[in-house]
Amino acid sequence: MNLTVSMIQFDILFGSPKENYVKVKELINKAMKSNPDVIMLPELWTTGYDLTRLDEIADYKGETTISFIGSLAKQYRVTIVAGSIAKKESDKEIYNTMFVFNPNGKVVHQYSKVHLFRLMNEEKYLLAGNEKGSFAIGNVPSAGLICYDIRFPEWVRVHTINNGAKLLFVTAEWPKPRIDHWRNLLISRAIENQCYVLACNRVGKDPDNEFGGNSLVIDPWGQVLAEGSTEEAIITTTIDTNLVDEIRKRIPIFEDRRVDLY
Ligand SMILES: O=C(O)CCC(=O)C(=O)O
Repeated sequence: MNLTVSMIQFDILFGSPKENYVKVKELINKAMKSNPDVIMLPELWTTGYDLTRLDEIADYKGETTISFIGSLAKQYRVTIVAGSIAKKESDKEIYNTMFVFNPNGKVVHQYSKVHLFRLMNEEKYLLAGNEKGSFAIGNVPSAGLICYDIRFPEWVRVHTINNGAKLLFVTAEWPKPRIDHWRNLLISRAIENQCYVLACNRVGKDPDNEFGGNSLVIDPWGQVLAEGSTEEAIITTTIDTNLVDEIRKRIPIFEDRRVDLY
């Protein structure tokens, strides 16, 4: 099955959900000119890392995002992997949550980042999720991961071994100084899991960090099919999901695992 995916890597306005909604609407309109099947956004795209103000600016139960992105998905009949947003469940209960919308505009999946990133103080302002990132695009098993999650290969493996994920959607605000880690970790996750990795990272700066962009589409053989720069861009690529089965047949790593040893 061929799937055309557009990743929107943009500069998130710090702590300004209203302005970010306006910007994302324009960018989705622009992305639709390439007629993608799936659109993808970066991590915490409504607020950025304005963590100290999250109690005020996080989206209560994700309601605004659900109605806003849901109506765009329905209007354009497109799947939207809506990166992640700060979702407020109740006072002081805020999660970093990915929402996936089908082309009818319905939420088909929610996943809250399970590994909070202490280097950016996430654990002081956010709660960690406890659920898996598995969902399907049509009938293609997929999984969502959020930024720091990619440093945990055993977590990624849960989705490929137990749930058969063929596509890994990674949303991020990955800082520029460690962009080599981003690239190498993502290529490794693709090779060791023999799956596509579709990874969308923001660009620009906030008061504490500069972000590296470098959004990537990597095939199950580890080849980079498309790559962003440090500038705002819409990166559009068509992938063939059948390649996952071919590669998994060619080198049957899942069958060859020594489950008696580990
Ligand atoms: O692991 C890293 O180096 C970056 C992670 C990160 O920025 C995040 O999870 O927000």
